[in-house]
Amino acid sequence: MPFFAANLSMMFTEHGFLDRFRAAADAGFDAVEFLFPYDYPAAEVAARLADAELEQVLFNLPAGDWADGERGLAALPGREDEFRRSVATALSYAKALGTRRLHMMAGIADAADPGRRAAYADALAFAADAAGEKDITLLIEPLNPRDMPGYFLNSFDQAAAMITDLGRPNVKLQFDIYHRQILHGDVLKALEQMMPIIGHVQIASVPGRNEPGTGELDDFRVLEALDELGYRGFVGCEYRPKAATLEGLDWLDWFEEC
Ligand SMILES: O=C(O)C(=O)[C@@H](O)CO
Ligand SMILES: [Mg+2]
Repeated sequence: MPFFAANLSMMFTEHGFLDRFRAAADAGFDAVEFLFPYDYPAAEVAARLADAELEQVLFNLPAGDWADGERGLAALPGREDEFRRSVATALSYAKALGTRRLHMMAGIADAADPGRRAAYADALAFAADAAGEKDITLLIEPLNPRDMPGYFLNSFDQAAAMITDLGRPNVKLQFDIYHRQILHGDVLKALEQMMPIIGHVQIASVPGRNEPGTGELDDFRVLEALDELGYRGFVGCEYRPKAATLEGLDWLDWFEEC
C-alpha cells in the first residue's frame, strides 16, 4: 500500500490554503504536498503542519511570474541570478517545513535550442549541489503539452537521460502517472525501467485529472505495481476532485479493499 500525500494545491480547495492542512489530516492523510508555499511566511505554514501532525513531502522551487505564464526559470538564459536566489528561497522554506524533496520546474522554452539546454543543465547542476548540501532530493518532472504548452521538459526519456548524464545521487525523476500516460503511455513498463531513478510519484485519472479509478487507466493496478516494484516513497494525489474533495475520497477505501 503506497503512502499517499494529499496535494493541497488541487485538493481541499473548498478551504483557504492554510486551512487545507487540518482538512487533509481530518480526512485521514498523514502527508501533504503542494505547488508553492511562498505566499505565506514559512513559520505560519510550519505551524499548520505541526498542528495537523502532517509531513510535508514536496513543493516546487519558485517558478517565476506564474500569473504572466511563466512555469519555471531553469531553462531561461539571462535569468540565472533569479534562479539561484529561488533555490536559496526554496531551501529556506524546506528547512522550516522539514521537506526532503524539491521539484525544479524547467520553464517555457524550446528544448531543441542549445542555449536553453545549456542553461537548464547549469541550473540543474547548481540546484543539485545546493540541495545535496542539505540532504535534499531535487526532482525533475516531464509535463504533457496539453496542460503545459511549450514546456521545456516534455519527454520521460529526455528527463531520464539528463538524470543519468548528471550522475548525482540526489537528482531524481518525479514520475507523474497522469503526464506519463498522456505523453507516452506504457506506464507499467516505464515504472519498471525507471524505478532506480524515481524519487516521487503522483497520480490522477486520465484524461480528466480527477480521482484515481475514474479514467482510462486501471489506476489501482498501477498503484499495486508500485508496491510490487519495491517503491516505498510517497504518491502525491495531484488531482482535481470531480465534486467535493471528501465526496470523492472513497477511491482510497476501494483501493484498500481490493
Ligand atoms: O503539474 C504537475 O504535474 C506538477 O507536478 C507541478 O509541480 C508542476 O506544475
Ligand atoms: Mg505532477
